Amino acid sequence: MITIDRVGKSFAMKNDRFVALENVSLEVAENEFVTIVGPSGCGKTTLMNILAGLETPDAGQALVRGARITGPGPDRGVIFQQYALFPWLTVRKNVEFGLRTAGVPNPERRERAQHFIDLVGLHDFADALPRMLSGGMKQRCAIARAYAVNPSILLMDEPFGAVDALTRVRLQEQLLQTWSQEKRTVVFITHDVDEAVFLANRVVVMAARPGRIVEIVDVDLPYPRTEELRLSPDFTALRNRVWSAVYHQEPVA
Ligand SMILES: Nc1ncnc2c1ncn2[C@@H]1O[C@H](COP(=O)(O)OP(=O)(O)OP(=O)(O)O)[C@@H](O)[C@H]1O
Repeated sequence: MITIDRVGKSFAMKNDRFVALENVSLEVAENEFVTIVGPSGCGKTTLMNILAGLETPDAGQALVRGARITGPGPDRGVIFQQYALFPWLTVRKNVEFGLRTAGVPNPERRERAQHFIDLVGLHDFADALPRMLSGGMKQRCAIARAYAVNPSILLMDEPFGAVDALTRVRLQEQLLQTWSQEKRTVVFITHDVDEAVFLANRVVVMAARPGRIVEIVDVDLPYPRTEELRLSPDFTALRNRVWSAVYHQEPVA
């Protein structure tokens, strides 16, 4: 589905070049949920921007279903940490926005928006403005909006980074519930090791300088992922493995 093939990306610095990504290769299968975790500056966002078509790699290539990514496209929905909702539009209008741009006629637009508003549990707030919503609700609205245009891929960059710990756990559960009902291929970036393991089929661990993949951990735990599972020894073992891959990286001189 997604192929990242020996991708490299560097940025010009004063007298030098900074290697943000070096020789990164990864295959993501259809409807797979992959999380990417790693320390600050390891190139997670750069990789996401390449998949979103906002940056071009200067080595290798990134492909979706065999076609090289050359720019943003309706096959990929992007959800960032900042809520990126239009503050003057209601939840419903925000969710309908992409459908309107795509020329979806009104009755269908309304129906599709309502479906995803219900799916993320915002039915009672469909006509509220973003300022009336909590951070978690705003992010659920952003997820509904990304889903509404029916992309086959969701690219999520630290989407729950700005909410409190308890809301974050609820959002994780809710996202998995949405994903189990409407399967998509998901690439999800996070700093949070627990979050990475809880959500994923596979956790990709990256390291910095140069930005690269150091380990890929299969999360062989059943869905639905529950609170009980989060407290289980199997979960703890995987979490510890990912934690040491992230935090015990050899420092680079
Ligand atoms: N447009 C740019 N110009 C110059 N350097 C850049 C640019 N974009 C990213 N970088 C550098 O590339 C490195 C990787 O950045 P990136 O944002 O991809 O890392 P990250 O893993 O997402 O970090 P964080 O977790 O802190 O968001 C950083 O050191 C950053 O300073």
